[in-house]
Amino acid sequence: MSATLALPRGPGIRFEGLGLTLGRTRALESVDLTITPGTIHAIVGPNGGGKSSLIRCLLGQMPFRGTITLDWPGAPGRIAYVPQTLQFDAGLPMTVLDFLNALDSPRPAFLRPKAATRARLLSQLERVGMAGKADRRMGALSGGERQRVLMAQALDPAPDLLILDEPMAALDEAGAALFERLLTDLRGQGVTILWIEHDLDAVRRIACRVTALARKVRFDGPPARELTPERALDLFSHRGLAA
Ligand SMILES: Nc1ncnc2c1ncn2[C@@H]1O[C@H](COP(=O)(O)OP(=O)(O)OP(=O)(O)O)[C@@H](O)[C@H]1O
Repeated sequence: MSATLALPRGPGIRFEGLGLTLGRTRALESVDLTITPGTIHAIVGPNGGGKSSLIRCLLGQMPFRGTITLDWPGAPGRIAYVPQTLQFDAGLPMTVLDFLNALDSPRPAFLRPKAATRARLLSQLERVGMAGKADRRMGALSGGERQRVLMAQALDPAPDLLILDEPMAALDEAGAALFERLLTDLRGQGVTILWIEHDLDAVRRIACRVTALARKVRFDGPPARELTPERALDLFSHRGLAA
């Protein structure tokens, strides 16, 4: 991890008394959580533990109880989001470049990007190991390739707050290592990163703090202290969800 860190340009985030009921499921209950500006904060927990729900609340997509406060160091900056999955029909006539261009540009989708834009989008793809794949159809990409494209759209314009929902789930080893480097570099630039992850070794390697969520906060602190093998076993045994 980089020794010299820029001043945080991302916000701090406070979740206070967060509650969410979806149908008959209590997805979140009395969640109090603080994210420190300019840090990588990992959220771990069992399937159905409420991790994606927490992010949807933060993104304003769920009618939650409680409060969520973003403390920006100045004017609010750019929030980027990498979703868990995004499906594309195999026959959709949209290439990787079309996709990035449509997200990036105020110009109507499917118009060819200007040369300068195209060069920028190609360098975005290179950053995520997708050089040479700009003209592939989105629907023909592998899961890991699609994940890389979703990361590419989050990196440009440079985010101040980056929210990631299991970005590495479909990645091969080289891809996961690349994403870890990207996240570490962004943290070095003062970006706040909220990162849902199932790979506890990856969390131990690069997260500043980890919160275990199973409807409620089960533990919260530095990974080296909190992520003991016993605690991890307990968390994923689903006993947590029953409590
Ligand atoms: N729209 C919905 N309607 C009803 N229940 C829902 C809805 N969305 C999610 N849930 C339920 O809320 C709970 C929390 O789901 P959530 O997706 O937040 O979990 P998660 O921790 O992200 O799980 P995973 O690790 O599998 O991605 C689950 O029991 C899920 O079935």
